[in-house]
Amino acid sequence: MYIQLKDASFAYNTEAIFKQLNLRIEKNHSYVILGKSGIGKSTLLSILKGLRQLSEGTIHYQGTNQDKIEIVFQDLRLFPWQTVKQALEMPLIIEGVASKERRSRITKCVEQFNLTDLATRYPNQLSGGQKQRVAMARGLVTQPDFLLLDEPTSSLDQDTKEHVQDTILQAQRRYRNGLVIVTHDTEEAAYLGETILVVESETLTLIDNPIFHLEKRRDHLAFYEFSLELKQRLKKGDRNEKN
Ligand SMILES: Nc1ncnc2c1ncn2[C@@H]1O[C@H](COP(=O)(O)OP(=O)(O)OP(=O)(O)O)[C@@H](O)[C@H]1O
Repeated sequence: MYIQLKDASFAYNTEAIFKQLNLRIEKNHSYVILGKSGIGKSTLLSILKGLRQLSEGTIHYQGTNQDKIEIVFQDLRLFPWQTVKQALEMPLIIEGVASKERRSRITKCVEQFNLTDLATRYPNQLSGGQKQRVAMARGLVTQPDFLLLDEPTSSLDQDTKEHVQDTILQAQRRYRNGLVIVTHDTEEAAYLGETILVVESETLTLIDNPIFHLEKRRDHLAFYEFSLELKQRLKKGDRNEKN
């Protein structure tokens, strides 16, 4: 099961964002799209979900389709009038899931995302990290094949950020969905991505993460060395562009 881009190009009017991309996103694997601000990371995420049309090339969904791909936008899009439980129930109602099955999936999902005590709260009664967990739980409650997350931790402090990152990986292991995360944070990329897609002007380079399978990798020097390597790579890209 995969999403495949072949010779894919995309432009906003005359501004080329990607040219001739070839990329396959597999299920049960995590990818991070890493790059500096404004380079086209969110655009690539919306292309994968099929929200933006390519100017050239093709996108192919093998064994899946657009409805089985969930995207969590940076602004989360939680409705102020919905409690946590109602937010999780809405996509299930839209999908036509029967009420008994809805209750069982919501109960499991709130437990997994540690939201049980918050189930009757509204968004304005939640912290930033809690809102992020609700948005991810709402994304996963329909059991999609692929979950796409746009900058899931950018507004969080370090401790909350690490907690949300751990929740993301635990959920991915449990649901075995394909995961694509956009970030400009190299430590987040090193922590969350089995494969890192570095976006530079109009191109993409794939890097296999050598430390992804290291247990408790935040305690290892190799993790910080790899993050630094990614950071230097982004800086080098900057210099090349300016020359
Ligand atoms: N709807 C649009 N119409 C025209 N240009 C757009 C549109 N959306 C984004 N852009 C431009 O396309 C480029 C890529 O935007 P995109 O949001 O994909 O970047 P990004 O890497 O996700 O940035 P950030 O990290 O700041 O969110 C930017 O120059 C942006 O101004």
